[in-house]
Amino acid sequence: MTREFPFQLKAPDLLKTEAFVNGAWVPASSGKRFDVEDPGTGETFASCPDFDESDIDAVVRSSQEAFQHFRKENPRSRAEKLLAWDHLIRQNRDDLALVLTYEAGKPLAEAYAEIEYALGFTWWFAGEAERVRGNLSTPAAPNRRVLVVKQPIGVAAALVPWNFPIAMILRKVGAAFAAGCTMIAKPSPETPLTCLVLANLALQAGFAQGGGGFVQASPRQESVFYWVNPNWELDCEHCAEGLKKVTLELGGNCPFIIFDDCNQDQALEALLTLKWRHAGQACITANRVYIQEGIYEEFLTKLVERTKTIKLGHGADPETKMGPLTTPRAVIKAQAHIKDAVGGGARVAFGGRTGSDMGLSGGYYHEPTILCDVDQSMLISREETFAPVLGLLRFSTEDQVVEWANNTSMGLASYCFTKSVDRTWRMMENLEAGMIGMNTGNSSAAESPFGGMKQSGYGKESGKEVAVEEYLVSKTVTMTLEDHY
Ligand SMILES: O=CCCC(=O)O
Repeated sequence: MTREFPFQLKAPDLLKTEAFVNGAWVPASSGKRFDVEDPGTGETFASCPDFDESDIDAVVRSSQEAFQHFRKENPRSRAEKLLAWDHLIRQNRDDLALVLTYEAGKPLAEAYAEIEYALGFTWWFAGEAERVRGNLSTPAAPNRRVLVVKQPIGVAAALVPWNFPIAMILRKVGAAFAAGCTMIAKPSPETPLTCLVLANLALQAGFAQGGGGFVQASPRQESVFYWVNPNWELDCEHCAEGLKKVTLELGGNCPFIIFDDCNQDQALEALLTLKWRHAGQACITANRVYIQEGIYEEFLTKLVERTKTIKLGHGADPETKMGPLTTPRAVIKAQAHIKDAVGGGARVAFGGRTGSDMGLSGGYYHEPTILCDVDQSMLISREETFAPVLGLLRFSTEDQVVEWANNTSMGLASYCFTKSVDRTWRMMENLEAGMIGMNTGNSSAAESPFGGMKQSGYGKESGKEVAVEEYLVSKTVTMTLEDHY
């Protein structure tokens, strides 16, 4: 269906609204489509093909065919294509940012920041493509040499979240392409459009058949992607059954710990940037802020003063500092966490209102909200809020705060602010999290491993050590030589 977008692209042909299979733009075989909403107005502005099980075989088959060529491609050629893709994304970043703002709701400045972050992955993995290495050793048995050869694992599949739809696709696809795998990427139904722009640019960058498939499905159909095709089993249980390699990047409930010997301005700036980024919709955002009792009131006052200046509005309005939440269910969850905390004795130090309470018509807005006198029993301390709501807790000792910070099934990121070197080391070793920010908020970067422990996932994305390794298999080759040693 042709529809007028509420925005004007510099390159109107960039955004196709069909799925991308075998290098072509195709509808769902059922002809069904699902709607894409602008979270800033709640209005539908596009639609996408609603793939179901009858569409999947063709995607898997063509990605397997493409893989047979791609696995033999020279690493330098893969690196050049990743760089060409990087270049095209840079060239088209204004359009990409606009599409991102309309589908995810984030302010334009944040959309540009996400693209910049995401380009780190194309750049980084272009370099990594040529650095895939096996090894050679001399074993105890005489006259032998052992080679470990690394090869791409096959067609990979990525289920991509809606909060950073560009960065999260490039973090996965970049590593897969560097390894020589093709990939089927399925974006979240809330944000299917930026993925299609990336697919279009991948084709232009020279990836044959686009390097895999980029397919869409509504929430109703999404689950079929987890189990329908024996070659493409995705959830953890099915991956275990089929012995498929899997990497999971899941939720967080991240503690942000502020000791009284910290630089308060540094802690404040880091918290503001981390917490209000995409209205709190980041897995590594701070959910619970532990402030040592001596500086609690002073820090709270500063935090409220700065938060008051945040202007809420549509992401495309250049004045906007915080956009809407991407989904209406996020507003409901934010309100539930506030209600639970207030019911348990917490106080709203700032905010608390939804967009409709504030007279904003349409969209899924929520005021940035600071709750003080929160305790460990409240929902906001126990669950990921994924909204612009922050819980502040008072602590007295290091032992107490470490126990509270770790008292969760999650272990994605933890943050700690102190100027004591000894404490820095203790906190680094005692906090249970896959990523630790020391006097730093968001530390995500293409060159650093990203991933959690406990129920926040397993495996790592990005960085040097393991990211490409997740897409490789090892072969051990033992050779007997004559008249050797
Ligand atoms: O929400 C998860 C990803 C956020 C990030 O990569 O910084």
